[in-house]
Amino acid sequence: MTTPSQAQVRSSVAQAKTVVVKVGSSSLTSSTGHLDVARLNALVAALAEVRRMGANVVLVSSGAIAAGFGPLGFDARPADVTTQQATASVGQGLLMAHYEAAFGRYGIRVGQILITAADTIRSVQYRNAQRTLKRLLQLGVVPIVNENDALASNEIRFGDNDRLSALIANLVRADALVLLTDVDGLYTAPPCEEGAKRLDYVPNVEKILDKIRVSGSGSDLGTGGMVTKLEAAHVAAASGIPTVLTKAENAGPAMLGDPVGTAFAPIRHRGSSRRLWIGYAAAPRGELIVDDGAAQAVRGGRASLLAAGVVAVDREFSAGDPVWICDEEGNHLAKGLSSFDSEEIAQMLGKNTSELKHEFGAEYAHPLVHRDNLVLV
Ligand SMILES: Nc1ncnc2c1ncn2[C@@H]1O[C@H](COP(=O)(O)OP(=O)(O)O)[C@@H](O)[C@H]1O
Ligand SMILES: N[C@@H](CCC(=O)OP(=O)(O)O)C(=O)O
Repeated sequence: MTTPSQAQVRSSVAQAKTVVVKVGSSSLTSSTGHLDVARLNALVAALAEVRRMGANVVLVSSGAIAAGFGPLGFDARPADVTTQQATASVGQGLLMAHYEAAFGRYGIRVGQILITAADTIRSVQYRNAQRTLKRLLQLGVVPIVNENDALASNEIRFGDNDRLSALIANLVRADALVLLTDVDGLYTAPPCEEGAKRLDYVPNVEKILDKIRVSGSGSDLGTGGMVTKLEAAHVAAASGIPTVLTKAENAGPAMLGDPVGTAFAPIRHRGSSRRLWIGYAAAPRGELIVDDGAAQAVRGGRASLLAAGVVAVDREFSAGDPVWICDEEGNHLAKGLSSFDSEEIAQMLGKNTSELKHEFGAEYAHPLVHRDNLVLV
């Protein structure tokens, strides 16, 4: 596709029919880390204006931990994951109460969606999330999405909401993604470093990844820092969605197409795909090691992985879990969702479809990973 100009990207953001806005903890909190309701109200005012102009808004909001630790009597945001999860469970309701009150002043209803990465890589849950979000938007509701911190297990937790927001943008086929944070855009190096300069336009996010330096969060409040924001801009660009990254105070101007923050152009055509979630959200729980023939077929991008080409299975996992597909040298070729438990696969290795049917029954005469559930890396 031809690379659009910055003006074209800004104007497509301004004309977006559906926009996903992500706000980070650092933009909703005071210097002590507590939820700052005045900042939340200011954001809602900007979002209500965009709704008034006719656009659908999906808000991906962090802030549950920030809202929860004060009422629980902690002096600061807890550092251990289990306490963070418990704190988020207390804070999420309080956060939503503030959003309900704030949006209510503009006559706008909100709906809460809590998502875990693990839930949404499987097709049934993926379609459910898609259907519910679509219906909420049809009903004029602003869906407010957060990671389901209380349930997300440690190793598969997003932790930050940046990548989640890009996947949601893909899921709802948004026309724009707006990432709101505590810096006014992407800099050539962490902004605390001397000489770091803001980029106002990134025509191809893939081409700048090795030219700029990014680090994790600059505060104790946010989680992913610029690393995960760039990943989010990348996922969005690859789904054909433009992104604007800016500070929360610029939410209004950013959505109106003003040249604030950093604009990222889409790099591929639009498309919504659950396979994107498998690529970005799935944390593999095991490995399937394949022979040269199967490796070639998988690399070709259109084949399912058959048991006949699999030489070994590593670690324990269940049917439906994400796994790595590796060649015999240990290189990762693809991620996919396994159709069988690791124990079953151990019996199926190297067998062709008719052998599987004959030995174990017709329900075993299927690929170990169907091509619809397989993503090259
Ligand atoms: N190259 C960079 N450009 C801009 N910000 C950067 C860069 N590298 C690291 N950062 C840091 O990323 C931080 C924003 O991420 P984070 O604290 O996780 O915020 P949020 O809570 O909004 O997700 C900034 O405050 C900044 O210190
Ligand atoms: N789900 C967590 C978000 C964690 C977090 O800080 O995310 P972010 O601000 O996006 O780096 C919460 O609501 O507190």
